[in-house]
Amino acid sequence: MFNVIRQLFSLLSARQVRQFYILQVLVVVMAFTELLGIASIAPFMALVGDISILEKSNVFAELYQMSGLTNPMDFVFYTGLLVLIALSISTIVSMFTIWKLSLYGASVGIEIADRLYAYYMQESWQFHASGSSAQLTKQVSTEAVRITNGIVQPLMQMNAKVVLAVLISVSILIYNPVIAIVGLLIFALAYSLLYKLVRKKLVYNGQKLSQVSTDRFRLMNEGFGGIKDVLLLDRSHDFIKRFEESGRVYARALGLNAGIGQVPRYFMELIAFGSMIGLVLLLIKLHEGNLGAVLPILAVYALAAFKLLPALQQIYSSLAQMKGSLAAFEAVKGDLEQSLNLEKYINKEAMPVHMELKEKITLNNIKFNYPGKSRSAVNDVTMIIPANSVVGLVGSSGSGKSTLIDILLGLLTPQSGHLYMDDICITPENKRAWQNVLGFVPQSIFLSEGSIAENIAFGLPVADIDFKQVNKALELASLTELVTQLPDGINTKVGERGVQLSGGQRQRIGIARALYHEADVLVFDEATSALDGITEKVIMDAIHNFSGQKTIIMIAHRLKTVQKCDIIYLMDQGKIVDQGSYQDLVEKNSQFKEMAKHA
Ligand SMILES: Nc1ncnc2c1ncn2[C@@H]1O[C@H](COP(=O)(O)OP(=O)(O)OP(=O)(O)O)[C@@H](O)[C@H]1O
Repeated sequence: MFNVIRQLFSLLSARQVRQFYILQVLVVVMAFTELLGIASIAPFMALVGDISILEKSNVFAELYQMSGLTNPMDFVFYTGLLVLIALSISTIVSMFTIWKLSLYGASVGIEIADRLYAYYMQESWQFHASGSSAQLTKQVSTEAVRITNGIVQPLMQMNAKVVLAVLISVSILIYNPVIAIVGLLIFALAYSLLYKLVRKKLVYNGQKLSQVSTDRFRLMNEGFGGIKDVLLLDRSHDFIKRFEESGRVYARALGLNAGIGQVPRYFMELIAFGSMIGLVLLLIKLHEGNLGAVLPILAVYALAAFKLLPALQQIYSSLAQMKGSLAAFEAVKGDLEQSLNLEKYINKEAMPVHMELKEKITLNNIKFNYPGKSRSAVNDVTMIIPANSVVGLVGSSGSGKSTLIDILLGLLTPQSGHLYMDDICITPENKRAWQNVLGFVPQSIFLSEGSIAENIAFGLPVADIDFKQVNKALELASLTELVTQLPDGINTKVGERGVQLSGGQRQRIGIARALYHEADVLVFDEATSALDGITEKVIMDAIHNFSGQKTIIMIAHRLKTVQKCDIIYLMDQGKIVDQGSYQDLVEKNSQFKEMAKHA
């Protein structure tokens, strides 16, 4: 397990590691002050037990002489006050240290979550297309919290208690080696036996927690995301049943691990009380019933046990918690390692470079294979898109149109071939600048819960939205009329995923979003295929309003959509098999002619 903790620390930032060491110093100081607090009680009890010691020759008598006090009771009073001050200092130091440890633990957890989120948010399109968003949500929300609450916090608390336990043990060892060794052996053996017994179960439950929470996130994502189908197909009870089943497994694993960590405390307390009673009887027998002599010794042991026992319990329960949360760290370890390269990535991306399309976009001998697929989705494609032209991309389903467009958008990197803007080759270094030239309208627009303006300036905080630009984009996307009819205009909320808008309105919001940044190149991926004829016409008119001013590339199933295009490329099995105007292709290409018949 300590290997895993070492790995976790190697993934923390330099600042966090520095803070950790500073806190460890504080932890040692805390242990010393706690011990000082306990130790100061013994002489006080000795004094209270037998005040006549002030008349004998010892340290107390010397201090009493030096104090200049005449009444022994005054001396007892001031000694008591000093003990109280020592205890108060110890309490304040402990409170401050635990406070700092909690804050540190929480900040580490949040930084892990932030780093994972940043890493996932900057991963490639291919990474997201082949993964599961439920899994990523779980990693960021659940596993990062489990690492904080189950590894970082317990580790910090445990270290504090280890130092305290060692100091108390050493002190009792000096005070009375026999009793110390017997006492320590009883508790150390009992706890380590117990830990040995339960650790496999803890790891097993920890893994179950990771696994089941992925299922629960998936069920939430699928259930809420596909609620329309769920309701219509009457599948809600299936979802609820699966959610409840996974909940039962989750609750049992969580409860068992918490129980394994906490329950032994009571048994250990019983052992402690038993040992204490045995000790009292032994001491009284040894001192022949002289309570004055027994009391101070007993007070030391009682206080030591009062501090030592919770410390041992904390060490044990921290170990149990950490063992039960290892799976959470295992689940995100790889991603955290990858996220260490993030800063380099961000800096490179932050460089603002402006590009302007003048002549043409060229796709040159592009080849792309999806991982694990033997057939190329795009196979040696060369294609030229003149600036300010309207280009259509058609072909049967699965012919590679979307893949080719994703390459053009810089979302996928081809295995061979290059993409050029004029004579500039698009590379990872200038990809961001190239993407600034592009506006993309997908088949289904993702709308957030925010207002129309927020959806058009997608992802920007409200304070950074350029409302003049929003209004311009709305006008170009033929949305001004609709927006003026809405109660709050561009500030009207559209509801989650835009449920309060029609399909055509959503598509036009998508177009306005693509236009907000004044992109020179607009790419439409089946952007009108889900719309009725009239709505499609309105949108196509809006699109064609830009012809001659912007470069427009559109993927379409329905040939009617691409009728007005300057050039149409026909794709089949990953290749461009023909090109020309609509009329050209109807005349020369039988496949196209067939498609046109069903347009
Ligand atoms: N994320 C992916 N992982 C693996 N294979 C994929 C992925 N996306 C697409 N493919 C495969 O690549 C090929 C081309 O798919 P693509 O989506 O580019 O075709 P398309 O012409 O756009 O189809 P459609 O018109 O149906 O959208 C298909 O065989 C498809 O199964």
